[in-house]
Amino acid sequence: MKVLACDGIHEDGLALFRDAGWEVVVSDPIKDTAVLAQALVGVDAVLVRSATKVPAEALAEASQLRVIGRAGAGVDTIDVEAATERGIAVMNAPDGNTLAAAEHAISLLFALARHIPRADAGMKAGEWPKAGLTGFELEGKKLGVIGLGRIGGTVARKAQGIGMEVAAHDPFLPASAAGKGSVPLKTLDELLAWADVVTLHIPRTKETTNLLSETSMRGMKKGAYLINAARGGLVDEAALLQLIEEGHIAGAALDTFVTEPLPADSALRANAKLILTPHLGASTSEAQQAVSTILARQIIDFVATGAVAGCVNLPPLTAEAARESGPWMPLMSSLGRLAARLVPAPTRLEITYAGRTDALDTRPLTRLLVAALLGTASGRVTPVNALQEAAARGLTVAETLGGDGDGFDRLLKLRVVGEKRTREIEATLHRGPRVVRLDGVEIEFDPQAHVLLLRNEDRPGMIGAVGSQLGAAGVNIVNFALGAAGDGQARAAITVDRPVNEQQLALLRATPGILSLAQV
Ligand SMILES: NC(=O)C1=CN([C@@H]2O[C@H](COP(=O)(O)OP(=O)(O)OC[C@H]3O[C@@H](n4cnc5c(N)ncnc54)[C@H](O)[C@@H]3O)[C@@H](O)[C@H]2O)C=CC1
Ligand SMILES: O=C(O)CCC(=O)C(=O)O
Repeated sequence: MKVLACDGIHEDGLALFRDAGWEVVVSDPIKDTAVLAQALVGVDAVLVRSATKVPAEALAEASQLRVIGRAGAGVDTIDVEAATERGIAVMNAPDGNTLAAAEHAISLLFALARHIPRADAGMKAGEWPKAGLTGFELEGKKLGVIGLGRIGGTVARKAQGIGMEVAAHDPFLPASAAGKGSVPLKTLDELLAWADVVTLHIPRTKETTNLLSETSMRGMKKGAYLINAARGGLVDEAALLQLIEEGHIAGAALDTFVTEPLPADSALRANAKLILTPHLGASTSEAQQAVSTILARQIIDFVATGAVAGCVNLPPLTAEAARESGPWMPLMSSLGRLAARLVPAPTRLEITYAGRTDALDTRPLTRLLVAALLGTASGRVTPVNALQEAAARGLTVAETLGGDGDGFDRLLKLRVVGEKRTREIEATLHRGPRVVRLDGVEIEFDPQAHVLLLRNEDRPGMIGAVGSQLGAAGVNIVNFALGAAGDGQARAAITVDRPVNEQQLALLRATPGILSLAQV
């Protein structure tokens, strides 16, 4: 396994990769997409902060890439949709830098209130710049928090600690959280008209881009301040400058910008009422150590065990649930391949998880099955893009939970419908992974092994005929399972110790009494 670590990822996370046997390649930020595309060839995971952007074009040749890891919170610099289409997991570590980002916002709050940067710059320039730098006290002032998530919630708590009155706007808070606690919620317009200082803590998405447009900022209280330590592009920078020049907004502190690094000639740099920091929100040693180790653990576990944490394009799977589902995973993949062999162009897949289903998270299992079923035909299909691919290829996937396990603790039943035929497979993990029934006929085999599936006339001598053909070809029979279909025909699943070549298969097919034969 090979991980490419761009953008100065903290060494502690890289050490975890090395300890787990990964090769670690460290790189400066890669800003040229074509160079990044080349660097991603032969790489299993890539780690980035905000400097290395990962657009769709960078993924074009990355056939081995399984995970894009964002050592931080915001994934707006990664084309998540393109990654999902290509079956690549995108992970982040938002809990690691919450405190750092919140403390930076609070630092900017104090810096704005007391003109710290201007005072410092004047002092360094040999002045005594006391006049004109009278500030205001924060206690009793109103702080409007846009986005009451991890960082916004922490900022709210800290601001209350210094005596500020805090309210928030967050239309997506879970019902369980909304209205609870001591931070009242307001509409955006209400919050902007109410607050002395507005601070942003939301991700940048299509919906939030330019949330603070000229119109909405005109709705802010005259003389109010603005802090954006969340993302460039949430605030219309030109409109902000204009409103500061008009005196409608008294000042602002920006840590994040539409273009990063901020161009040397940006008009923002020339405005004395703006405090600017170079995207420093997460730049504490504690936060960098935390995001790199959290991310490393997530990626190593994901690749090694299938456990999913901190993934923005796969449902989470706890270690406990992974333990429960884990033993099923290899079976799901081989059943998917078996189903693809039996029904080459399926239009409908019905999956029944029968028997005991408590503590079984079926989502990763279904995704694995569908990925193997579709991936056999073409393209790169992984659990990440399996359901999208199914929809795109016209395969309906229906899942049922519960029902009779037919004496098994857990029994998986598959019905694979194609245009010409429908096949049914039942499998279990009981006494090892195995198929226990094929098209209603009791027949046992391990779908992870090399198996010849046979339909033959139900008459004496068939086992001997097939056995001697295989023996003559030097193929060893590991197991020979037979089941009578009750229609004058029999089914056999012959487990062999190696794949049987085409010539040998043709000879077998030509054996009198053999009606069909497939190697899976
Ligand atoms: N300056 C820096 O170095 C850092 C910046 N960030 C930025 O901060 C953002 C927030 O991070 P977290 O708090 O960890 O995320 P989070 O997901 O915990 O919280 C985001 C909150 O914003 C809310 N939200 C989404 N759209 C909204 C809208 N239109 N109006 C109001 N609320 C909305 C969500 O409901 C959620 O509660 C990140 O997405 C990232 O862009 C994060 C870390 C460091
Ligand atoms: O890695 C960084 O310095 C920026 C962190 C950030 O913006 C984020 O986590 O969203």
